[in-house]
Amino acid sequence: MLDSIQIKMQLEFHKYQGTGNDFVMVDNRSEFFPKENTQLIAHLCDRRFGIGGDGLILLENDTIASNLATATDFKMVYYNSDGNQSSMCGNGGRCLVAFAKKLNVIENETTFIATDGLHHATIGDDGLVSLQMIDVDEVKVNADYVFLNTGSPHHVQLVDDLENYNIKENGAAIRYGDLYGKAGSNINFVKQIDDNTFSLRTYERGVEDETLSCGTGATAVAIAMNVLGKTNASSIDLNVEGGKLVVSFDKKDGHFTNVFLKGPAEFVFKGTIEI
Ligand SMILES: N[C@H](CCC[C@H](N)C(=O)O)C(=O)O
Repeated sequence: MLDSIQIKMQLEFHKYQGTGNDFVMVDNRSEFFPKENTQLIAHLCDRRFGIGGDGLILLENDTIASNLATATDFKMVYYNSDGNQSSMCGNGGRCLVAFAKKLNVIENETTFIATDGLHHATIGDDGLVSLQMIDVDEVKVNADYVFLNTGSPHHVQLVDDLENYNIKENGAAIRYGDLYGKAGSNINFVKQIDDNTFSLRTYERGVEDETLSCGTGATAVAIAMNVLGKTNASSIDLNVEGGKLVVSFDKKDGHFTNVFLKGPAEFVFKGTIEI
């Protein structure tokens, strides 16, 4: 009886980070990657046994509309470090734009498709990547927190002593608590710095820990703080543990459009790993 034959292959990957939110990037335009292998994706994101990352992102062709003029430059497929495919990743989207440029798929402007729809993005002369996020039409304001979806679900809560706040313990308690059921949510803790500046720390669903930055989280915090009247600015600076992001938007009758998330998206290293 033949034992099962393990066919190994060399996977080429690029490592990127956007304000400390880091990702394993794979050019999967040939569709070779075993996307259903949750265990492999979690292994690749493991910081000791694998490459390490908060998530893994596949760059694919936008084949759905490939025979139509509306085909976009590429498709984004996002996985959290737990190996499960998930909702939109703002920092990951920005890093994917930088990766697409390195692959000569785009120049300095692009439109791509992701799980939450179309995204336009530009790479500035300063190298910063500005990514358009989805419009936000519903912001749920509760007594001591705000909930909204900016491509991923976000709970936003002001705290006094952000520096010493136990993000993992307090974040996990809300994420796994009764409020968000099986789906859960990302949990953001916020402190106001000045009229248009906030600091935030995020417990990320699917990473199940604090990350150094969360792009959809920063976007959620900026909109939530405007809704709460903490700022009237429509361009807001967000200090995250891994750097600084800027979120801008238009607001009319409680609807947020032209929402942009801007910040660095940097290549760290490339390599191959046997899978
Ligand atoms: N962990 C998030 C997705 C990634 C969000 C974050 N990395 C970002 O930059 O937006 C979720 O499962 O909802």
